[in-house]
Amino acid sequence: MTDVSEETQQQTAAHEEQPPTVIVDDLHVVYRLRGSGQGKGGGKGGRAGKAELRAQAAASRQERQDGGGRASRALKRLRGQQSKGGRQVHAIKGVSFTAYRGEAIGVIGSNGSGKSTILRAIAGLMPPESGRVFTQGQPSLLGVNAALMNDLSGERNVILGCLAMGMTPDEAYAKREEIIKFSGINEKGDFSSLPMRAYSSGMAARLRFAIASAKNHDVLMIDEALATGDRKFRKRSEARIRDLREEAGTVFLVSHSNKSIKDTCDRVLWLESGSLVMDGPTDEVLEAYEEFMSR
Ligand SMILES: Nc1ncnc2c1ncn2[C@@H]1O[C@H](COP(=O)(O)OP(=O)(O)OP(=O)(O)O)[C@@H](O)[C@H]1O
Repeated sequence: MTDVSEETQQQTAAHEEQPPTVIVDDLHVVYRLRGSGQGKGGGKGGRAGKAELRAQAAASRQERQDGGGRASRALKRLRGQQSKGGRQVHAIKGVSFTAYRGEAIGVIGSNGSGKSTILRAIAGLMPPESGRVFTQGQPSLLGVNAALMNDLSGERNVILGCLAMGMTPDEAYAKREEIIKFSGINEKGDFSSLPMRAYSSGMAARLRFAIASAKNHDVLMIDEALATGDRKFRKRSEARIRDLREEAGTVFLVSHSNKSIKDTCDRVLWLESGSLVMDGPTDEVLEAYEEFMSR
């Protein structure tokens, strides 16, 4: 089903001179839901949900250490028990592609097509049902829901975020002003000293993007982070993505804004119902996608 045009092959050949950063090989991802989501332990925050999350986190950690093992087997057992009485969503169905250093790759598709799920799988947050994901270096996922601490000021969150990304305290303090300036949260007053709960969702998203993009990442995945910013911020962040791509590894951008994708990415993956419909140069894929959406 994947459409690989001649131009894509040429483009891929050019990128093949660069080392691969992400290889996704026949990936399948399945969500399992126990019961109807109502009643004791059945909801997202219920006991089964938490147990699965704990098992998934342990499996990801363990798999990094020993390429599979006890935690993975525990997760499989848990899934076996849950699948008896639960429902499943087969979110990613046999997706394969290779990303190379220096690429900025847009991920598009209609609602529920699997865009966020595939980024979560690349980040190691969703274990594959089958297939493999190989990554060079540490992938970082920046989502609109990424946790910042609501009770702390923006400034404190900047420091914590930098420390969490592996900077030393000196580096974090040195970067603080630049990050706040880039985010633009102080453009209308001294917001950086206010608790994050006083921020609009757009301001919080801008600060998250500013923190995450202050460091060079091997693989940076951005899920809709640009959608909430205003036009001026969107321009700044698109330029930042281009810099990150030049300086470091690979950038993935999930967005419903074809303009953001066009201005930022040179390659696009188009997913529908969990399958890869097309993988190719931005203009070509967007044209086909727009035609599909207008039907
Ligand atoms: N935690 C979850 N539990 C069960 N099913 C889920 C969960 N998260 C996503 N799904 C399902 O997996 C499929 C893919 O969802 P995903 O969020 O990856 O799509 P998306 O392309 O990012 O959607 P959108 O554009 O609406 O953000 C959908 O059918 C969705 O209902």
